[in-house]
Amino acid sequence: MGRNWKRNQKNKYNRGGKKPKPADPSKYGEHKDPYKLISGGNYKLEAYYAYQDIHQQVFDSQSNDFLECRSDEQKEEERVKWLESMKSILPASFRIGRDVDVVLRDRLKKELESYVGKKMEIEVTPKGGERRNRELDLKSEFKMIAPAKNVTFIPHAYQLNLDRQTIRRNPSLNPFHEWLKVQTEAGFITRQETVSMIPPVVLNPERHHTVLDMCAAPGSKTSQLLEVLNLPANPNDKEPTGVVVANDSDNKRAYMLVHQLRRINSPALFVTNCDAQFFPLIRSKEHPSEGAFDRVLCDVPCSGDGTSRKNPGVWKTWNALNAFGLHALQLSIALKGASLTRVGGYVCYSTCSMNPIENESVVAELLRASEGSLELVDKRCDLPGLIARPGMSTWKVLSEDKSRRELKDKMKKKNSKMQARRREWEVKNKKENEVTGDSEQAGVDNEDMEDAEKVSDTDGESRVPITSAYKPTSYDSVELKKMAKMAGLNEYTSFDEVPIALQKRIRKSCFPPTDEETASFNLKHCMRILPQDMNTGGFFVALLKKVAPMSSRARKAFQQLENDLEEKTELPEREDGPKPKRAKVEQVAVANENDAKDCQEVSATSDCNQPPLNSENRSSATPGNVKKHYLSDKDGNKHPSLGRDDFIPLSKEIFEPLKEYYGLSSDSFDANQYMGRACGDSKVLYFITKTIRKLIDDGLQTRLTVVTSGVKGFVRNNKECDVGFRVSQEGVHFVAPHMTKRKVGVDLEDFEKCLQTETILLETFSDEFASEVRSLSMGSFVVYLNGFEDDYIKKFVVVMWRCRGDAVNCLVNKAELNGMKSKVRSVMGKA
Ligand SMILES: C[S@@+](CC[C@H](N)C(=O)[O-])C[C@H]1O[C@@H](n2cnc3c(N)ncnc32)[C@H](O)[C@@H]1O
Repeated sequence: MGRNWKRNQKNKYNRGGKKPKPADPSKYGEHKDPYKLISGGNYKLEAYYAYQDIHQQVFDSQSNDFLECRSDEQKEEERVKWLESMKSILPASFRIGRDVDVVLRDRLKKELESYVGKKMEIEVTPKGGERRNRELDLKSEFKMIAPAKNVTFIPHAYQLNLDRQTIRRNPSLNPFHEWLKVQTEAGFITRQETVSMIPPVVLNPERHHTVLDMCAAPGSKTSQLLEVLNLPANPNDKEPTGVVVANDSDNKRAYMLVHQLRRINSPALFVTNCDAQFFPLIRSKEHPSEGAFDRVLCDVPCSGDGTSRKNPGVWKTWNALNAFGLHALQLSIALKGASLTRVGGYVCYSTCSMNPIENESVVAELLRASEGSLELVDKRCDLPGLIARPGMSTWKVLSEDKSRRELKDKMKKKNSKMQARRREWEVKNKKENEVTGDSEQAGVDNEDMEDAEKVSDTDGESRVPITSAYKPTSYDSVELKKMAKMAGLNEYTSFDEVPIALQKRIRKSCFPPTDEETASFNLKHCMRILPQDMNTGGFFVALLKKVAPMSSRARKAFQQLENDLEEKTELPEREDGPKPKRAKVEQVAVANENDAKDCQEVSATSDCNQPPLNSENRSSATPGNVKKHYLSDKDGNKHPSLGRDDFIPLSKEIFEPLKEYYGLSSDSFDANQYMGRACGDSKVLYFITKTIRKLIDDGLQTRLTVVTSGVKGFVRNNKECDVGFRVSQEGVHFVAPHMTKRKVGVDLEDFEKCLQTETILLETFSDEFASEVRSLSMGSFVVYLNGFEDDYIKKFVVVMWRCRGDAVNCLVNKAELNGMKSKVRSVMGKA
């Protein structure tokens, strides 16, 4: 009762029951101003990176290469550039989908050009609200904004010179913001950080490939991969052939991913929910000891210190110990990713951290354990215009004076207020983000809390003033070490120096390679992107090719490491972002696949930190020896729909009436590509690619939780009709080519008339179309634009409903209708 009373009082005040105290401008000291999170810097972080020598190189635009700095002044200049960039707000970026029709894409590019293609002047009001600005006497300023830039190394990507919040709030940018929203909703545009677009481009999947995205949520990289796989390999192809398995251990984020990817409408999507390090081995036919995936992406959880430009909490919470906990988790995910890759395939490892403990040391250990089966690949020449520093071949292992517990307590205390503000902000922005589809680091982004006075632009006109105290007196390593020590950072030069009590955390693999290893590893092929180089976030990417099957010694080394890490992995701390966590697991025994309907919980052994199934017994599970784990979220809530229902084949009784009603061709229609969910009555018949069907038949579902797969082909009718299911708009492009009944081809005029949310009278259409529809019984039917019947990329097919009276309804949602109208205008050359 007490809690409710308090809540009511709080709500009362929120509703205006009590007038809030006016803000005291004198209290807006440097550290008290909630909008000045990034003005102060972080001595420890800066000392750490200066001692890691990240300011030693300078980009030389003439040779297009990085050169060693010649003097301390040059190093200091580099450091200041880095710091200024780290503290300025990140410019927004987006890309037009690879699977968007060429004509439409050109039109979108022209429209973009008209909005932000020229230098423009905008009025910028300081962030933080009118009241605060009045009290602090902060005035609006006029700013010159440079034109949007084409990102040369990412197909159809653009980097703006405006941050997201300015785009959202500045009245003069309203038309552009609206345009961005509509195109995003229609699925033509994805708003994503520039550097985050690199890993899928580097992986370069082909259309028929089997791809695994191990840590996929919220799905911006998955969408890039799917877009490539969505394209037909041959002009006559009626559907994609490959698969993207998108996995994430956090079920809420896995759902977010499903939501984000729905707009791509791809039957090649397979979403799973398990700890990536326990992902079951899917064996290749040629080399049964190796994995079968053509491409694997390990975009692992990390400290995110490269994201300070949109997540300024990093400045407050950063500590050197976090990286060690993350290193173990990252390494175990990377090891699993490498095992799952086929010989000749590629695995990409990426983080949004600049820390070598999370980056090069993980890659070095992978190379060490693989004994020549993996090789680093340099992709720079395939990415024109990319400015990426070489990977480090040596680094320092720096730990903290304070214990992890002490750091954690301090951090918690410092951040409780920030967390409260953040939650408030998240609730407020959730809806908007959903609409804009701005998925990158969703839930982590913190723009509203960023510095109130600055807006980013590439000309660097408005950087946050640097007020942090760290400034090396010289770049001599003794001096840098001394300053790092002053920040509480201790260096261990070898593993033997690490106290036994800390050896669980600071692993041997954290240390740099020997000279001999350095010569063979080629760590320079890794790509380090620092924020100042291209006005982006900080990022790390490494591409490895599996050049040969692993030797039995290497396999043993991998297994040993996996077991070792499983025991030792500590969950990392991250106060300002989603905490990577182990999934809670419940074991459910299922007699066999056919009995899945009667699935019955047998035990509920849920221990958050100790998954009961280890990598060994998970991967050895077979359809006859089914062990299934269900996940619940961190609060212990079970999600009844999440993964409880396996995908199962559909009975003849379901398909026979559909075949008859829609005239599904027995020559081309493959009922095996449709599946329902096991328990209860199937409300949806999902359409999947043949490759996914094979994964299911091979028993993958018995080894992990499947969140969803493919697209909805048919959905249960809730209106009166002769047949139980109507065609779903989500998958109509894959169903329509096989329909011989209830399908009408129309000209452009009639097609455009169909694109309405209201009921449409048949008399408004051409006589030909109206009479064809009048001959149909009540129920769903399909309308396609003549000439585009089989084109699943342009998607000029809509699901309609023949009503009881002389009318029809279009069963397409408003966002999709808008997209379709825009496409019609472009592709048909209409203004
Ligand atoms: C850097 S984010 C991935 C971003 C994503 N690739 C994208 O581009 O949208 C890391 C993700 O890893 C997930 N994660 C954390 N621990 C994991 C684990 N053990 N296995 C799989 N996913 C994990 C987190 O839930 C988070 O969604």
